[in-house]
Amino acid sequence: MTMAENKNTLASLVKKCKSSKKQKSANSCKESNRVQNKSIKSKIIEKTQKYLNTSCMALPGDNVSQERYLEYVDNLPEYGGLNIVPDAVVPSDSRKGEDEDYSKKTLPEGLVIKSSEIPEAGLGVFATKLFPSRTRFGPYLGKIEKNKIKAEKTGFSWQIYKNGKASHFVNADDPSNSNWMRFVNCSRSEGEQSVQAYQHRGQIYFIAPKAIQPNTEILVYYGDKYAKLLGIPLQKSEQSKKKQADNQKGNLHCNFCPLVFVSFHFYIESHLKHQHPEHYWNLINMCQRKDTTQTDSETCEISKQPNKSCACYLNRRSKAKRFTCNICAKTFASRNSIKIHVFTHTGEKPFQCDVCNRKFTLSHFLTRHKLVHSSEKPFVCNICGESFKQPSSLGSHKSRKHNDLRQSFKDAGQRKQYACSFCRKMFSRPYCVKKHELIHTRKQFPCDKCDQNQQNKSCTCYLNLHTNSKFKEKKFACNLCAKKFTFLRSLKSHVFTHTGERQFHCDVCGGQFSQLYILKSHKLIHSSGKKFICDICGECFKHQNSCLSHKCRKHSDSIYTSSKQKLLTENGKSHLPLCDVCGQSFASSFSLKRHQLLHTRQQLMCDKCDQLFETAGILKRHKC
Ligand SMILES: C[S@@+](CC[C@H](N)C(=O)[O-])C[C@H]1O[C@@H](n2cnc3c(N)ncnc32)[C@H](O)[C@@H]1O
Repeated sequence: MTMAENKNTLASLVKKCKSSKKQKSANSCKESNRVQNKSIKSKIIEKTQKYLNTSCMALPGDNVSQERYLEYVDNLPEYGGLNIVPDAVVPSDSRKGEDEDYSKKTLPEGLVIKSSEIPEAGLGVFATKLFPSRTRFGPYLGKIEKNKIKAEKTGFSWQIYKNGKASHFVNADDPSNSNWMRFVNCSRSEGEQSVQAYQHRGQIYFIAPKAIQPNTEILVYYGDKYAKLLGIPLQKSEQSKKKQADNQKGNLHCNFCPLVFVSFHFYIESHLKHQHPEHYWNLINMCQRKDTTQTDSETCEISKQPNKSCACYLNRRSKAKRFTCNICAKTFASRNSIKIHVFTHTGEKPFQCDVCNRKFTLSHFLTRHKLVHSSEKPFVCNICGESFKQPSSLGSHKSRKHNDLRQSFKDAGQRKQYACSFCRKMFSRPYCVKKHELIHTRKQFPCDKCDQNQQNKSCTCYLNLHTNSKFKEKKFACNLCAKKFTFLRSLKSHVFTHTGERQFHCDVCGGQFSQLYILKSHKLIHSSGKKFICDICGECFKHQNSCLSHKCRKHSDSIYTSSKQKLLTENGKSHLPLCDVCGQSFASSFSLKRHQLLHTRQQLMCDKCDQLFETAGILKRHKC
């Protein structure tokens, strides 16, 4: 029997069961139904275990969009962060791999494991308290299983993807080697699902897109194939129905991730701009260049929306912010926003609480205030689980009780692990990368007098600086050497090099210097701390240059391998600049240039202390 035939038999068994249920009256057939249900279920299980090589729980959507989906469920402040619910700490007398109840003991507070409300589904997990939206559970724990057949035999394996390809499974079949998430059952429709499974850094997490109400069963969608086996309608068809309905409603499907939007403005200005900045700026540039009279039938290459929508949007965009406040001259895009803004000047508070009559300027202030009169506490501390009515109470609770922990999270977050996709510069937070990446995607200002493109400079002041220094008339000439300067201050500073005058004095040792920057650099000698520390061997330096040249001399291998590891792409290929002499790759072109000095042997030695320097400038400064 082929697998397709098996699946057909399975489907017909489920169908038969449903139709036979209808035919018999409830009272007369109770017993035979029970027996039949049981035998059908055991047949399903038997078939599942025997043949079904698609029985593993898999993430919805194609693998690539799954990977793209990650950033939306990541702990980004612009999405409101996550309410992270970690597993409960298991008592030390319960040993992983030995205690059969181990997985149950990992159940976090606010959840309970009991019989599922879904017929024949066995145990399930229920909420006993409210979990706010964007609550994240997990990761799903189990054994790493590479053997597909073994993984597929159980109903507890989630497929893990790497670079868009199925990689391995996490199998929670063994209750002593897994966590509570193994008890979460499969939703029977998309609407019933209370948490969505997603993969993050090679692990499966469940996230609640909406608040989970107390006394409801936590259900997750297992994926089309497995759901089909359980007799659950295919998610795919629901999805495509939804997409169709969305299209009819005029909703927008983002072309670069699985999200759907209702408002064109929100999609472009909030989502595209911050999540896919390179496409945002391409779109703006491209649409502005194009003739805005294009027809609906043409599709915008970037947004994949009808070109007309882009053109209309851009027209509206240029007209945006035309409402100016007469009092403070602040501008607003809509009449409504300016109306609300004016209340801040007039002191008018049009929103009144019907319980205590307190008045508010904005409706959302009133909504938040109303929580005071209800028992609902939707703001849950992700560290200890205590819940609060107001976000401010949660904030002060965290500062009072968990300041140490917050600090350590903060420190951990400050490790630079996010790379700019253009120049590979590292940042500690995703939004810092995004902000930085705008430098690359924004309009650049080429200099029309020379070939130099003011790369990475997003503002005209850089261009002005460049043109001033290169092309502005140098009207200030030195009487002693005829060297010319654009600015008087540069000439004044230069003259000291002839007169030997050293107008900058060190207040510690009385040393005198002709330039301020030399004095500043000198002062480091007197500071007790050597503030530049080599992150490889821990040696300390007073000057950054000394630290850098130490690293180049002593650790050129390890510096670059560690940064390279971070910057390798997921398929193992490197986008890093390569040295054409030795083939070594580097985190940035700056590091490459610095390294290349080793090959060109452009090192200059100080004749007093034998220290090596990369440039004449650094050597000169050192000698002063
Ligand atoms: C990950 S386990 C869930 C926990 C399971 N209910 C238990 O008692 O251990 C998956 C198994 O639960 C059952 N199950 C989950 N969702 C179901 C559903 N909607 N309908 C029927 N059975 C379901 C199936 O037997 C499936 O193989």
